[in-house]
Amino acid sequence: MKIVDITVQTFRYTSNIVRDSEGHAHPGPEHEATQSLLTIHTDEGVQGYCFGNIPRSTLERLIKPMLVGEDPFYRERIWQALKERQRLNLATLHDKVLTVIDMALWDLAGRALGQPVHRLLGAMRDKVPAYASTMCGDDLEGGLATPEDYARFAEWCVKERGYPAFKLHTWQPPYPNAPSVKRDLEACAAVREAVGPDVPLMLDPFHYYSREEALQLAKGLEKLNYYWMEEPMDEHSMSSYVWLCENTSLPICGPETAEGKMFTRAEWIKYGACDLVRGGVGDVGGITPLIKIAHLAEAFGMRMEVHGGGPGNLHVLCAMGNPGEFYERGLLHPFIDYEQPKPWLNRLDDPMDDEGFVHVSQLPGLGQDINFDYIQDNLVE
Ligand SMILES: O=C([O-])C(=O)C[C@H](O)[C@@H](O)C(=O)[O-]
Repeated sequence: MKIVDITVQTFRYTSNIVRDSEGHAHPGPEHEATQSLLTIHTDEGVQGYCFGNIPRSTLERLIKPMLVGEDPFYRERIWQALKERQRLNLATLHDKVLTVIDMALWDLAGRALGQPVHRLLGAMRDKVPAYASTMCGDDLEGGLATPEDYARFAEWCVKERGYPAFKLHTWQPPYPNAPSVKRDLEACAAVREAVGPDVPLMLDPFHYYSREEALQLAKGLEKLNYYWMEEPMDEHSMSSYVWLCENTSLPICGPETAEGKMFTRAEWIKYGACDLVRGGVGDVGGITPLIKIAHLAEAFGMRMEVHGGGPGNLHVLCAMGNPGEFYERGLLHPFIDYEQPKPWLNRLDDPMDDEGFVHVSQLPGLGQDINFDYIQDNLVE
């Protein structure tokens, strides 16, 4: 089988999610937005799909010359070649681009063989417990504007919807009075009070606190019996994370957004900069590197907690021998109906049952049920 073409279709949809000036997502007025679908075409008529955009110039100048003519089953060879090309093309061939290509290749392999990706990887399980992961704090009345808002929402997520665990993303600039260690701890305490002593709770706060502020947070969370904290400081300072781990009994989960794929994760494990290693398909360049990190973590007897949702992360979670404990479901907000599939999908990628388990799709490839008619009807010229 040979790759003969790679195409990107961009289409319109109506969104009620907006981004603030720092890029964090919040509910907002309905507006037109776009999404893209990348398709890898083969000479045998099998195709692989992944949602995500690759600029046309990157596709034509870098990706197509490397991939057209290749056997799509040589995923490792393709991924290694793309990774090596990054050195002189960092601005255009970044890890998000590698992610889209790699996921489409896994989808293609699954579709060609009639198997879902977690079974190609070597399946371990078919469902994973989820945690409810909130959007960042805001100033919307009845939204996520106060510690009481977080408490009310956590109570609903755990007691009504059945989530076994809950993670707060607290306030970040440009919101007034953010960041604030004091207010973060008030929200964390209110959530603990609302859900009781036994529910695992996590915090993902402002990402640029100082060492002292991060330690203050960690000490507060120790008292509240929190399960882990993510990215409270700039992840480029690994030494700060080593220092934090040495000074708190609270489990520290990372690195999340730091560049460097499995290489960075290996260094963090070696130097004791994390207690739980972190990675997601979107952070590290796809399923191919994420499964390497899962195996790396397993070899060190450490859990890998997967960052973010979506089909790629869910398939990896279902194929890990030393399982990451939770699937991150979100980002959630009291004003957003997360149970509604995106208009370009016929069903949710991550349906959750009443016990809080997310079930992986058994359809071939990434297992997404794509509404191709919707995409065709809403194409952007
Ligand atoms: O762990 C997560 O879900 C995130 O990191 C989600 C977002 O990136 C959040 O941290 C943010 O908006 O800064």
